[in-house]
Amino acid sequence: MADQISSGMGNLSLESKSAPQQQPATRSYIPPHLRNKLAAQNNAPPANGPQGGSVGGSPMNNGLNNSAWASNNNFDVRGDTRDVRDVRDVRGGGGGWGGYDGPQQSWGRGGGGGGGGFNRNSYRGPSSGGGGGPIGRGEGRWVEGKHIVGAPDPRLERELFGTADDPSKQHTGINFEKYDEIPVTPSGRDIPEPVLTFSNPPLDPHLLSNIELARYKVPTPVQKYSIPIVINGRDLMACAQTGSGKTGGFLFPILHQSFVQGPSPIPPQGGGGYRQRKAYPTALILAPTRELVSQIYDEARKFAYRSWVRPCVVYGGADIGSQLRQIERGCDLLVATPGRLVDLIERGRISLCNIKYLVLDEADRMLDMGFEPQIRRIVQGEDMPPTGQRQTLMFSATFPRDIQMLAQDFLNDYVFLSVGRVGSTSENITQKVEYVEDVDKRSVLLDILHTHGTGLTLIFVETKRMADSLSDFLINQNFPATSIHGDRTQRERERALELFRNGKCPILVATAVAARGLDIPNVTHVINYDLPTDVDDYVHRIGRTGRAGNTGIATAFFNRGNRGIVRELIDLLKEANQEVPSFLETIARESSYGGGGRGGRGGGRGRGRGGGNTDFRKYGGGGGGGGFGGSGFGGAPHSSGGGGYGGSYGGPNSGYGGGGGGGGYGSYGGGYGNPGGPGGQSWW
Ligand SMILES: Nc1ncnc2c1ncn2[C@@H]1O[C@H](COP(=O)(O)OP(=O)(O)OP(=O)(O)O)[C@@H](O)[C@H]1O
Repeated sequence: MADQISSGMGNLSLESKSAPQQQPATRSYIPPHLRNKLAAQNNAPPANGPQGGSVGGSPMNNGLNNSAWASNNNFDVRGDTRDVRDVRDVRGGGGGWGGYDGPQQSWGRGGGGGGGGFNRNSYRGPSSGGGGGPIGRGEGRWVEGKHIVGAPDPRLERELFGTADDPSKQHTGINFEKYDEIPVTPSGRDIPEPVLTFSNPPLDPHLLSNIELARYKVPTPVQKYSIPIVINGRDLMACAQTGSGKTGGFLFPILHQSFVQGPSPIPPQGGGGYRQRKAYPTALILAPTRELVSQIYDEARKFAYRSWVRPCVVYGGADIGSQLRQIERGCDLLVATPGRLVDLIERGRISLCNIKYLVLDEADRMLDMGFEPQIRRIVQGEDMPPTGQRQTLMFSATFPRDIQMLAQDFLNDYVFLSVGRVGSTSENITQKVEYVEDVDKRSVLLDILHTHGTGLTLIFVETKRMADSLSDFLINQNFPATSIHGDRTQRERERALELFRNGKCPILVATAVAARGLDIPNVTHVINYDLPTDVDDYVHRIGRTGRAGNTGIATAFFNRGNRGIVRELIDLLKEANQEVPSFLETIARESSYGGGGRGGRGGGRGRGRGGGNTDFRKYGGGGGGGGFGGSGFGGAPHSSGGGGYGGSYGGPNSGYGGGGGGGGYGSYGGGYGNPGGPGGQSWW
């Protein structure tokens, strides 16, 4: 039922690689006596219950009684008077949302009779309905071809947009203006001119007022281009650095178009009951993790504030009933993880026949071997309009060529946008690589943590087991740490993130589940305790710091076990004007004399950084380009070896010859964490 984020495929080499010096995992986040107390106070699972062992937090957190999640039980039911809903939708039936009135937040769609309390742990989804069904707070409507903007709601506004100095919201940093210096390379035919400001025209005035509430002054480079590209009806594949505003890059033009064009008619439904049983979103945004879809949803709520567009979010691991009730009340822009979406489609609760905009965020991840079958099913196997009749937008900081080739199936005559160099890192991040043998990692980490100043520290490890054992170790060393990984329950994951975000646990040990997309203010240090086997993963991980023009530090522990990525790491460091330690050059030379690399890319994905800043259509579709075919140990468990997917591509829209060849579509040597579809197991 839960979304499967990755499978166990290829895990063995990773598991064995990163475990050797560690003690067996003991999940001792909170002593049992305290856990039971907390459970009683906070309605949390008991210590010996199914998930009792890892409620999050640490003994040093004063028992978490004064922590963020402890206070989240102040739910109250708030009824709101609603006005009449848009004539076009029948979404009324479901009834009002139970309001939530937490310590600093207040919101919810109150229904006539009020429903259950707001469930904080479903990331702002309503927990139950009740009462009648006109529109809720902060919502507008579409009446007879006109967009009727809803009344302002100061409390909701504060909750969505924060205050000017709110530390829980990301603020732009000293280098924000420097984004403008990053070269943007668009390719494709008839590329619309970029916009330079947030202004009308072309943007809808109501969208502009929400952008102003978010305190965005000027569009980032990716937004400057994506806005006119999407408004002009084009498909888009956009590759832009981490933290450079890709979310706005797709939300702004989609919401603009929606505000201008209004909703699509809903097909007649059988039964015609009181409730609308099936949702017909017009925009679908797919992303790989629950945390990321929740974050995108929060952004969508901001920019859709007071409009007719109602965003919804669905993801696995959370109660499907409340998600169903949520979408029943209207769902215009749906943010979803693929697994849960498939589930809802199978239940007949969501139709994709009205989709005008399909977004794949972290598109390379969504199209890699793990998610691809689910994406194909959603995009090609259901009732979604085909390419040409919908717009498809893909965003990521990394776009390997093999994935670009695969993406052709989903795109129509698209513009490729490259902001900076494909897959490169931001110069806002100071990258350090230290040579640390596995046995020394813990003590080096302690040294770093003792000397590191303020701010939040995110530590990446390769396995769930390692995440637990390292966070336990840190807790025992009196560091306020917690962990996030795929084996923790949804509730635990959210709590861990919340504790991290609000600084109560300023150290978060994470697997790759937290590598992509998460936008957490004040992350000043990312430590790659275990380096990933794929350098693109490294790019995404370190991108959790140095966002929106802020600066940050990324430290990687490197030893010969990581030689599989040494060349690409060197390239990356050079591209971002970072210091390249001499031991990296030495190990790179060793490797070229036949050392091969443990965990290297066995099959050779043939992406290669050599081609650089590339729309693969321009340079040929083959792997080549300096792809780093692993020469040694580390054969992928399911690699199809070289040559499988390489070669030319002469897709329908291409007109660019494929070239090269050589790169295989074998999976990564060390086993990239691919989800195996429903039921699969992940190592992160
Ligand atoms: N035009 C803007 N002005 C000011 N801040 C902005 C602007 N656009 C985005 N931001 C802020 O920048 C931060 C990073 O944006 P976002 O999360 O969209 O980055 P991203 O490119 O998607 O990163 P990632 O690759 O990690 O997913 C967010 O906190 C967002 O609020």
